[in-house]
Amino acid sequence: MKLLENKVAIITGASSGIGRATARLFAEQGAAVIINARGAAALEDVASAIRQAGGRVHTVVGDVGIEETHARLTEVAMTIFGGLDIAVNNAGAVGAMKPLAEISVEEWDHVIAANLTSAFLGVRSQIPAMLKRGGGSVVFISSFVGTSAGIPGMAAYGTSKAALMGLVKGITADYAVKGIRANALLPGGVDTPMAGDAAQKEWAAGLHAMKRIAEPEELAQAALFLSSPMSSFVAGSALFADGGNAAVK
Ligand SMILES: NC(=O)c1ccc[n+]([C@@H]2O[C@H](COP(=O)([O-])OP(=O)(O)OC[C@H]3O[C@@H](n4cnc5c(N)ncnc54)[C@H](OP(=O)(O)O)[C@@H]3O)[C@@H](O)[C@H]2O)c1
Repeated sequence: MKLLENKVAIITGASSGIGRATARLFAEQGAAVIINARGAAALEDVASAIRQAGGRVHTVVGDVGIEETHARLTEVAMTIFGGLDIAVNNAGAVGAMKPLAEISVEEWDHVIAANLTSAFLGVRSQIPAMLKRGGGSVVFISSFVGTSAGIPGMAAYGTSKAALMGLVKGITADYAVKGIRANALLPGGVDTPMAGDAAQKEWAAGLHAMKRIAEPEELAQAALFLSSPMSSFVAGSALFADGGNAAVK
């Protein structure tokens, strides 16, 4: 049985890493996927691979920090695929790695816009569409950095990722009764370009009890759980997929 048969899913930041793995897995599991990133070429490569595997996919190129990108994503869901059931708000940015007092206002605003305001703009567009179908599932890709004891140089990033839990709780309070489930997925280090060079990946691996970082596909599986009927009573939650992160627990 395919877990997402007849479902329609938006996945932002889907030309690389966790978003790409999620788009592929969701399409394999029967969903029509609307995928997004700023760069068109890499996004089209992902779409081609999904089509070749028999999946249904549409691309929307645009920055998730801009409201219009989300309007276009939702419009494609509604007009081409007939509605919206799932949104994985995944796109994000680490920003400049600096001690807090050295972060400029512009650098702060950039990280908050990329990770937090983008998620707010996403759900503002996604929730009304989901309500027309009688509910849906929203997943935010947060980070273990949002709840850990603090990682040097990552104050803005950690703050933005921690704040996503506020969105999860707020959406749950407002819309769970109407069938919308909102949850956050908190990855530990994941083997993607965002995780940095080999030395940075080794450092991240050392933070986790498993002493390794994840493959993007392992996060896609967790996102699938949160997006599918398998998690029908899971709402307002944080799911850690962090290999047992010693800095958190
Ligand atoms: N990798 C890790 O260790 C790790 C750990 C914890 C949490 N996370 C979180 O997981 C999420 C995905 O990260 P990843 O590691 O998979 O990163 P990645 O491999 O670098 O991929 C990032 C994706 O997001 C897109 N993107 C970036 N900024 C965007 C924007 N403003 N608008 C639209 N698309 C944008 C990128 O394409 P374009 O550049 O073409 O737009 C790309 O498709 C992020 O929210 C990140 O904070 C990652």
